[in-house]
Amino acid sequence: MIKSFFSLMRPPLLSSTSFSPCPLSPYLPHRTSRAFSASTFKLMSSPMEMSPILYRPIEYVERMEYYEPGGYHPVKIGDYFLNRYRIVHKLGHGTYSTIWLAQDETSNKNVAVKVCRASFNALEIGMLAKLSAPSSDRGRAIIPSILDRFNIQGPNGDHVCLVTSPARMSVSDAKKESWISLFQLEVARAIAAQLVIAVQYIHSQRFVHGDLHQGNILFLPSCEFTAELPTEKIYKKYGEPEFEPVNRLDGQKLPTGVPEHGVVPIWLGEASENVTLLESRILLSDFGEAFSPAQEKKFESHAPLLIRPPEARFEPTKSLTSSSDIWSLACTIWDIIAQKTLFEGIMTDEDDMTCQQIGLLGPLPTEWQEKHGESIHQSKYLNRSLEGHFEKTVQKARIRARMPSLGSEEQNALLSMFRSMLSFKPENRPSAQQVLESEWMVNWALPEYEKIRNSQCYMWRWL
Ligand SMILES: Nc1ncnc2c1ncn2[C@@H]1O[C@H](COP(=O)(O)OP(=O)(O)OP(=O)(O)O)[C@@H](O)[C@H]1O
Repeated sequence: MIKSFFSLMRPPLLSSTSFSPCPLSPYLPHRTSRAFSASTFKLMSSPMEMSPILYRPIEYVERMEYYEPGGYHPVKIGDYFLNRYRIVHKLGHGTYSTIWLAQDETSNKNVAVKVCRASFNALEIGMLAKLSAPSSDRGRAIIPSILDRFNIQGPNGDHVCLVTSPARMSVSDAKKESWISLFQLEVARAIAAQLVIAVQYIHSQRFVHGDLHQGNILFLPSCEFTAELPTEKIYKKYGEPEFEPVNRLDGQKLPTGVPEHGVVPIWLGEASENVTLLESRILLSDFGEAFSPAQEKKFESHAPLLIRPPEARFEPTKSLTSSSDIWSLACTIWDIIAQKTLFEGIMTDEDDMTCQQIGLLGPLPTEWQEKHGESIHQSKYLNRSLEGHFEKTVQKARIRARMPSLGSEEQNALLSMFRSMLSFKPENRPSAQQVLESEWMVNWALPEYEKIRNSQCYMWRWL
C-alpha cells in the first residue's frame, strides 16, 4: 500500500530501483528535490496508516492524506495561537508534524511552532525537555530549546504544539539545493564536530537519538533573523507565502479538517558550497525515535534504511543501544563530507543494504552469515571498498568541484574513524566520547568547531 502510493507520486527518474550513485541531487532541476524531503524518505521506512481519500500531490507541500482525524491540524497563515503566536509562514513538515514560522508578539521574536499530529506520542517532548534543561555541557547548545508548549483543539483532534527557535535549513536541504552537493571542507568538519558533541551529550544523559540523518541536522539562522526581522521584511526578502489549491483525485468535496490550500514552505537556506564557517552552527533536532535504554527496550529501528544499523536486522532480539547511534552517526558524517551517501538507494531493501555494507566493509560476522545464508554475498557490490568509495565520492568529487581535497594524513585519520564506527558488531564500535577523542576529531574537526564556538552570534544564544 505504501509503496504503491509512492510509485503513483514519484517521477520516473526517482522510481528507478537501480542504484544510481546520487539519485536525488545534483542532476535534478533546481529545488525540485526539496519535494522529496528527509521526511518523505522516512515515510517509506515507517509504518503508517493511509487515508482512503487520495489528493493531487503538491510540490514541496505535505501530503494532504495526513489531514484526517488523528492527523495534522489545518493551520492557516494569520492564525493566532494563545493570542500570542501569529503564524506568518510555513517552515516545513515531517511525518508527525507541520512546522510554522510565527511572530511571538510578546517577545517580538520569530519562532518556530511545531504543530504535532493529534495521535502524536508526547514522549518526545519529555525527552527533549530533559535534554534541553540548562547545562554547561557544550553539547547542550546543539539541542533545541523548548521555548513554550501548549495544546490546540481542531477538527482532527487535540494537537501538542512546541515552540522552538527557527532554523534556516537542514543539511540535506542545503545539499539538495546545490549542483555539487558538497560543503567547504572546514564547514563539513565543523558540522561533523558539532554532531558528535551533540550525540556525546545525548548519550551522557542516557538517551539514544535513534534517527541521526542529514534531514535532522538544522542550521541556525542569523541572530538578526530570529531576534529582529519584522514580518514585512521577511516577506520582502524571502517572499510571501504561496498557496496551492488542494484537490481530491476523485474530484469530490474536501472533508472537514483538510485545508483548502497547501502552503509552500519558505526557503531561508542556500546551497551547501556557499555555507560559510560562521553559518555552520547547527541544532540536532527530531527526538521522535529517541529512547532511554535504561527504561525501555527498543528492538526495531525506524531510521531510514541507508543509515539503519545492521544489528536491527541481524540481532532482532537484542535491544538497540547507543552503539546503534554510532553506526548512523558514521553514515551521516560521511554524507556531510562526501558528495554522495555512504550507502545508496531510494526504494532499496534490507538485502540490498546488507550487500552494500559487505561490499564496503567486508564480510559479516560469522554468526550473522550463518543466520542469513550466503546469497547476500553474491552481489554486484563486491568489488567496492570503503577507500575506493571515499576516493570517488569525496576526493575526486571535490577536485571536480574545484574544492580542496583532504590531505593524506587527514584522509587516513578519517577513514580509520569510519572503520571503527562502522564495525558490524555494535559492541566493537567506539563510544561517542571515544569518537570525540579520535585523531580526526582532535586534529581536524574540533579546531573548526572552536572557531565558531566563540563567534559573537553563538554567544548570543546564551544571553
Ligand atoms: N525549528 C525549525 N525551523 C525550521 N525548519 C524546521 C524546524 N523544525 C523542523 N523544520 C523543518 O521541518 C522538517 C521536519 O521536522 P521534524 O523532523 O522535526 O518533523 P517530524 O514531524 O518529527 O518528522 P520526521 O520524524 O519525519 O522528520 C525538518 O526536516 C525541517 O525541514
